[in-house]
Amino acid sequence: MSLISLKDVQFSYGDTPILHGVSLALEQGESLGILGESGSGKSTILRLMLGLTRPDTGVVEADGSVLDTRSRARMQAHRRFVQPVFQDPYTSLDPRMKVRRILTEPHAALDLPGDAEAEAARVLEAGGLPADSLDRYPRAFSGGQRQRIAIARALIARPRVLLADEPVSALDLATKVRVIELLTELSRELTLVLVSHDIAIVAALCPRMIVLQQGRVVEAGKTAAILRAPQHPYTQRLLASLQHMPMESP
Ligand SMILES: Nc1ncnc2c1ncn2[C@@H]1O[C@H](COP(=O)(O)OP(=O)(O)OP(=O)(O)O)[C@@H](O)[C@H]1O
Repeated sequence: MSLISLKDVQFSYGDTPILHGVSLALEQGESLGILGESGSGKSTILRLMLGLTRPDTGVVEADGSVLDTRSRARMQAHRRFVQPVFQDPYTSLDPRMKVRRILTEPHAALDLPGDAEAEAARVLEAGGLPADSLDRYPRAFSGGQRQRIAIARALIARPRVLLADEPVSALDLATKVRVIELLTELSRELTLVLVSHDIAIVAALCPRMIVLQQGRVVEAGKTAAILRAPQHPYTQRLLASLQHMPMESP
């Protein structure tokens, strides 16, 4: 049985169809990359997996059953099961909170067992950050360190699934590397879904990938095979355009 899956999901914003019969499934410990042009529906898939929104038809299944977003108890459990990491650590961390509060608040909010301070120290260490980070504000950290704090915050819940939406695209090359190393480490234990425009990062982190074109999965399979010999014309065009795009800021 899959750990998390979408089965034949249709989704619209108002009258605008966004996803058309999307199916995908992840087993425990697997990592899946999602590649597609801007607007193809990648973030919408993550929102559905988080239970922030519901399919029009089809289902999201998580931890062995259909995700009922109307059930408070189920959603509370789901927030422990799956955690997100967003693109921009400059906006995803509250600048008025010290790291201690950023890392201890989810503990109470998610009604987690154990000691909040000890858990904050645990995830800080997992994120490769010094213990004295707890007494500092986000502004005292580089972009890469902030993203590692955001990842540490996601780990407080001890989630089974981590959803990362362009987790390094807002970072410069120097700080990007350490975040990728951290995600690589985490992907050995966690199930990771990674949305990224950066083929190199998808290739490094995700043995399997899907390609999304205007809300349809047009290609799915082993990342190495798809990158070596993309079958769908859209994948061929997308890979050609991404390979010619400068990935780093000057
Ligand atoms: N809240 C919303 N209301 C209406 N339309 C939306 C909303 N959020 C997203 N959309 C539209 O849904 C489509 C898919 O958006 P989504 O963010 O899932 O794409 P994406 O592939 O993640 O794009 P990007 O790479 O630019 O983040 C886009 O056309 C977008 O404009």
